[in-house]
Amino acid sequence: MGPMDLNSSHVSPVLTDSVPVNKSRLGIHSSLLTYSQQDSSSPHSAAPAPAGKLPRTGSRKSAAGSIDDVRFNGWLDAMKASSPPRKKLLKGSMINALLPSNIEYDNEDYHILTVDYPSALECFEKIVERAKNNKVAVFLDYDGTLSPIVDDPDCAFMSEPMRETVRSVARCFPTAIISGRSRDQVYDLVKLTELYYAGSHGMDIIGPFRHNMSNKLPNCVNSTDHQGNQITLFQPATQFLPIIDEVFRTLVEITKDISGAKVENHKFCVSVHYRNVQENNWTIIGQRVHDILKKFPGLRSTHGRKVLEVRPVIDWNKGKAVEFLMESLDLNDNDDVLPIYIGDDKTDEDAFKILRESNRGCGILVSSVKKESNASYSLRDPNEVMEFLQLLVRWKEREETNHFNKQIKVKV
Ligand SMILES: O=P(O)(O)OC[C@H]1O[C@H](O[C@H]2O[C@H](CO)[C@@H](O)[C@H](O)[C@H]2O)[C@H](O)[C@@H](O)[C@@H]1O
Repeated sequence: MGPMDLNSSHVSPVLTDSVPVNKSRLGIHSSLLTYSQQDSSSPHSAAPAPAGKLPRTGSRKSAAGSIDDVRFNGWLDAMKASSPPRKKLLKGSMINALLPSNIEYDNEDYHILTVDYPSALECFEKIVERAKNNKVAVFLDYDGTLSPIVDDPDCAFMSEPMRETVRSVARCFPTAIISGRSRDQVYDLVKLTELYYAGSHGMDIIGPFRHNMSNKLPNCVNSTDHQGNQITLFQPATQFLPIIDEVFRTLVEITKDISGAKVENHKFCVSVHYRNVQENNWTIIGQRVHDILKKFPGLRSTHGRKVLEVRPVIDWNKGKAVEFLMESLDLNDNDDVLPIYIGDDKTDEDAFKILRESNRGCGILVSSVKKESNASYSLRDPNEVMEFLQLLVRWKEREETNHFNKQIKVKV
């Protein structure tokens, strides 16, 4: 895999937003649409209610007469369940060197998780046994996987040892990071040219050049990056850019009176953070996002770790991004290759599911507490992710040395 310079300020600017407009609705190939697109051209902004009160737009009954309140339709429960409770993160006695400010884990909770999702460290040999001819492809989530979860999303830095580990992994195996952040932002945090990046939950991918990809998928263009490497750019939601911009501005406006709320524009999706919002205001933030989305029928919301993610309603997710990258890496028809996906979030479940359903590959959930997952194994935290990745590198080196020694013996 040739090194690539993926920061779009270095990649030809033509690449970023130049995907040809397809004639289907919203320019999205109809095979990617999962819903009946309504007119989303004139969204109105909802007047924010003062913090502490529900906005008027958040009526409890919708026109259809169903309860339309985040407290009753499951949003609030999902918002509450979206990250381990803070007190749990703070108890125990083991200080994890990689994590900031003495964040510690409860061993008993992790032990319960390993009943269903055994430790990938303990099962390492079993996992790599499935990689014939030592072929592996590595897919990594960023937040909570390569960097610890911190209060300020702008400070979710990766440690230097982790960066060096990911660099070594990318030198041994095709490696990609698939993040909910924008591609540029995750590149700026990772700063490695040896791997591939998919931002906006896989809706913005730069993969290796493969000449027939644009025939297989619309919204896929072949080009060259700043360093002259041929690449494939895939952005299946380009036509949503104006709506995403509009919803971003609206969300900033309607959350500005909620202390601690933070809205991030990730180009093809928007994150509304409530980690630093007082819990008694979560209903308000959830209700406002919920109400706004009624005015943007082309968008939907998913829950991440103390974050609501607003994104286009297209049939594309991190799982599809894994399939796309496997295809562009020319690994899809190669049963020898073991794809390994490591992630901590609900959005990573789409990738775990793809691997589970295809009966191929290995999903590893990063969690210190019990969760339902489509993954097969678990790692407790980014520290263990680093340990696992280092084992992979050492295994590859060992296997190559063995192979080399065998060849020498045969020649002698
Ligand atoms: O797919 P990912 O790479 O895991 O990105 C998912 C979201 O990650 C970031 O938010 C999360 O991490 C923050 C920093 O640790 C934390 O403060 C926040 O509560 C988490 O939800 C990122 O800021 C989001 O935009 C991503 O969607």
